[in-house]
Amino acid sequence: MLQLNNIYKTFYPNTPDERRALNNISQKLSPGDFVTIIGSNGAGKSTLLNMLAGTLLPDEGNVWIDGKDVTSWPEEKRAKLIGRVFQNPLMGTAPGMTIEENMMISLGRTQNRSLFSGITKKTRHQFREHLQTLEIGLENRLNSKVGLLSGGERQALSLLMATFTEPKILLLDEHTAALDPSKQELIIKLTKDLVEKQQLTTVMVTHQMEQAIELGNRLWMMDEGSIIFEANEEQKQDLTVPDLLNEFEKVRGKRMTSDKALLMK
Ligand SMILES: Nc1ncnc2c1ncn2[C@@H]1O[C@H](COP(=O)(O)OP(=O)(O)OP(=O)(O)O)[C@@H](O)[C@H]1O
Repeated sequence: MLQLNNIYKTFYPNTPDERRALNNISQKLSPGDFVTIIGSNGAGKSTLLNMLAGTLLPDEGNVWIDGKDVTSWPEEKRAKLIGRVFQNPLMGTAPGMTIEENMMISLGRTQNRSLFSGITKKTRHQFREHLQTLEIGLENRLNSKVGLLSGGERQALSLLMATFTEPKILLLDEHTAALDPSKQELIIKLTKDLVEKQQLTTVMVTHQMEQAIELGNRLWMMDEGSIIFEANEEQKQDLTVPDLLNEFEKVRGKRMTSDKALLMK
């Protein structure tokens, strides 16, 4: 479903500010795989997600999604294949538009429909059904402006909008980090439900090691642009946070430096 072949990305090459963000990444995900990514500060996690989304193009290497070489496809062209939820709940939705209009935009991205073509009764019914699965009452607020929703509600909507169009790959970019613990729990539960129901191939960056161990069937640990440790489903079963910290120290000969991970444990 997803294949990365020898991906390299360097920012400001051949200058004093040169930063090698991705250093020969090769990986494969099968349909339905759910990988969580952890790592130190500046390890290249966001760069990797941006590379998958097409926000950044690699210097070398290629990206395959669903049997297509998408390496040179810009973000707009990949939108049909990819759903993405960002850390900031404000980023996935348009605050001045209603829930219904926001969902229509998501649909338009993948099915060449636009707001201007109007919302049919059938589409509205489908939106309601999708919203109902979140179990937070948004199905009764189709005409509410999204700017009025709480952070948790807005992130739940972003998650739904990223998935109800059935993308090939779901990218989760620290999507619970800006929420308080009870809302984090809600979003994690919804993530599990939606991913499982649709058997979505998912790539999730998180700074919470416990979350990285609990969710998904694979785990990658990054440092300085490389994947320095990985665990498959079986290996993940017994993995603990101290194991991950030890692995890092074993490979790198130093402790992992992640301000966010330390703050969140
Ligand atoms: N747009 C950019 N321009 C220049 N350098 C960049 C850019 N984006 C990332 N970098 C650099 O590339 C490296 C990898 O950064 P990236 O943001 O991918 O790391 P990260 O693992 O997401 O880090 P963190 O956990 O601290 O958010 C870092 O050295 C960073 O400073």
